[in-house]
Amino acid sequence: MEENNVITLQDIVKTRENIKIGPLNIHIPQGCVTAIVGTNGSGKTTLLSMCMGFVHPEQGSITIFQEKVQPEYDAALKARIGFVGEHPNPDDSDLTADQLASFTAQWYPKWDWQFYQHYMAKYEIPPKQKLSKLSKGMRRKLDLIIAMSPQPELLLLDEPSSGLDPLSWRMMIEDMHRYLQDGQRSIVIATHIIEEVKRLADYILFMNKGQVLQMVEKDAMFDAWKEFLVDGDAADYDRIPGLAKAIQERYGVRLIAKDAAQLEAFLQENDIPTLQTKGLELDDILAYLIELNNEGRATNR
Ligand SMILES: Nc1ncnc2c1ncn2[C@@H]1O[C@H](COP(=O)(O)OP(=O)(O)OP(=O)(O)O)[C@@H](O)[C@H]1O
Repeated sequence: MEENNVITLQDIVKTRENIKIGPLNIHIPQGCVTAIVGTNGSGKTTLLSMCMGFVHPEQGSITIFQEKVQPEYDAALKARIGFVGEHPNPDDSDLTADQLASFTAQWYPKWDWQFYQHYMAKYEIPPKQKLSKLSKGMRRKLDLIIAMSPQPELLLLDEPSSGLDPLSWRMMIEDMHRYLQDGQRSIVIATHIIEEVKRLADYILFMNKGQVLQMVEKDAMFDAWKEFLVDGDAADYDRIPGLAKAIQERYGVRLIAKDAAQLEAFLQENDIPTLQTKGLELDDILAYLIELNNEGRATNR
């Protein structure tokens, strides 16, 4: 339903030099974490930049909190959104962390200094050091703290953990969960890190070459995509229900299911014993989705 979506993209098209992104029709639910997962150049950053109004689509509309994103700067809308871009803004490098925070705070009526100071201490970021002197990981952490300090209702994060050490990364995941405890807050996160998707995401938006492959609920997706090892020839299984791909191996056939329940029911009905069953990893699922898409075979989820 429209009112339960924090972001809606309708027929969005953006033409880049080497790729047409869209038409994108996407509904991002409120109160959830949506991970955007896709190959390099699939349009993740462009999508987030269009939501922020930094990049203007040629066609279509974007609605955030039921308000249309306009080409003109909208301070009231921006005050409700925290953003971490793919790269830090180089114009800030002469500022200290505290100066950047003071500057940013002007735009956000709900800026919380206690929150800022608490997290600066927790992540051990020197507040008086020039940003150019911060390590890549420290700068990333600072950008996250600055994005969260205004207590925004929506966080748009473009690969926020790039450069973070494993310990800081764990803390970041915990802090994101804390941020979400409010219940109405939403996060949209572009990421290449499988573990991040597993630990954080409720929904996954798969993208490839400027197109949406699928938007899916994470748990349902991991339930649906499974691998079954059976005896016989791959050709015998080519058209069975729920199948994404049958792969011939020396020791049998690996059936990659995009709808495991359907495929399993078929195997049972036909008395085909399963030698082994296992779940699929996110990167495998993305690869099979791309393959199905290239073959023009629609997925049923
Ligand atoms: N400023 C720009 N001008 C022209 N083309 C651009 C610009 N930024 C991105 N593109 C192109 O738009 C397409 C999508 O790029 P985008 O950065 O949105 O992808 P991405 O999914 O975020 O990639 P990555 O995973 O590598 O960060 C690519 O083909 C890219 O070359």
